[in-house]
Amino acid sequence: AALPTPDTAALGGLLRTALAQGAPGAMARIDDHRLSWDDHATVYRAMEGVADRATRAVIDTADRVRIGSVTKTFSTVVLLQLAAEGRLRLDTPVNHYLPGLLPDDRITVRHVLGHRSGLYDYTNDMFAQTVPGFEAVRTKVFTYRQLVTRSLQHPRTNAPGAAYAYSNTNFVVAGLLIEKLTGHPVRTEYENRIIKPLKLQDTFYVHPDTRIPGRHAHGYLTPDAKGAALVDATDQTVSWAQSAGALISSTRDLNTFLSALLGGRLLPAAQRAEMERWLPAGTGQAYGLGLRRRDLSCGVSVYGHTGAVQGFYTYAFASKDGRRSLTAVATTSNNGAVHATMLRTLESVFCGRRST
Ligand SMILES: CC1(C)S[C@@H]2[C@H](NC(=O)CCCC[C@H](NC(=O)C[NH3+])C(=O)[O-])C(=O)N2[C@H]1C(=O)[O-]
Repeated sequence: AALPTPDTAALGGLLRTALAQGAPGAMARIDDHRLSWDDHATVYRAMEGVADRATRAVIDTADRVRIGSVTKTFSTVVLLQLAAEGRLRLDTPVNHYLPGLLPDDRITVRHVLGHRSGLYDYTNDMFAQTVPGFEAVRTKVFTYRQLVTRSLQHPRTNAPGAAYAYSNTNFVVAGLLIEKLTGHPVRTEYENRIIKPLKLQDTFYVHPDTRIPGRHAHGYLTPDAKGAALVDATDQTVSWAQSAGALISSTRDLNTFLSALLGGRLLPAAQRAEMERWLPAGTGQAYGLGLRRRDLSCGVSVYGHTGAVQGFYTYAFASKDGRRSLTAVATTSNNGAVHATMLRTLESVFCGRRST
């Protein structure tokens, strides 16, 4: 059944609410291939506020931003392509490919990509205090193994496969797997398997460089102390995340990426089916492999990923067939009110004007 028409008035109102709640800028782009793939997408763009608080330059949906954990979906596509090529098996233990990395031979690739490994999330300690934690790592360069070592200093949260427990550590292990299986840095694999084929002109993996290339929005970290000044967090290595969260992209590119993924143009059917083997991940949510499903109030489910990296909240979701995609971004983070408001953009775009 065709999706309801997006409620663009409600969408604009939500972006303005996000500004009132402390985001310097907020934007959203909808790409709607309503009829078929060969028709040109109907594109809707909404933007409120500034890209740069110092210059007051207005934000634009063309501005590049840090996308945080939406990176996890890119890393998963690379690994599932390797699985389709017979170079990786999802139910094989990680230690088969990376001998001695993990303390439990039962942890499989599937456990890692579905956040069911039980590996502790080292960012819990790293960012317990938001601004000091960020300032301590913003120019640091970590190796993947240094990050895994931080995780292994804590007990695991669950036995392998026993529960869903989101952990960045899982997608640091994913980066190690990509580099071991291909002999290339993850940047090369993102570029050759996704960025170049889809012509994503705003998508970059520049780690360990600290700058966002070209035209971009600034991101502002909200401190823990109420009323404290926002911190411009735009320039950082994101080395604390790498294959778990260091990609840079744009609303246009993420819509292109999700439409291609859900439209079946990035993975063979067998691997897409693996990616969409859903397990519960909270109320109205499920997680597959590197992919979130959110079940909306109107009965529509949407598929994609959220991202929270210092200064940027990203919400990138599409309809099941990929024909309608939305990427929404707010240029702050550590702000629960803004996060809750931005999540509501999914309702306005995929549920449309509410009958009630
Ligand atoms: C599960 C999430 C929300 S957290 C995870 C990952 N981002 C991080 O792990 C960084 C979290 C700390 C960032 C910081 N917060 C603090 O320092 C709090 N003390 C802020 O808000 O900028 C990402 O991205 N994922 C989101 C996802 O997948 O949606």
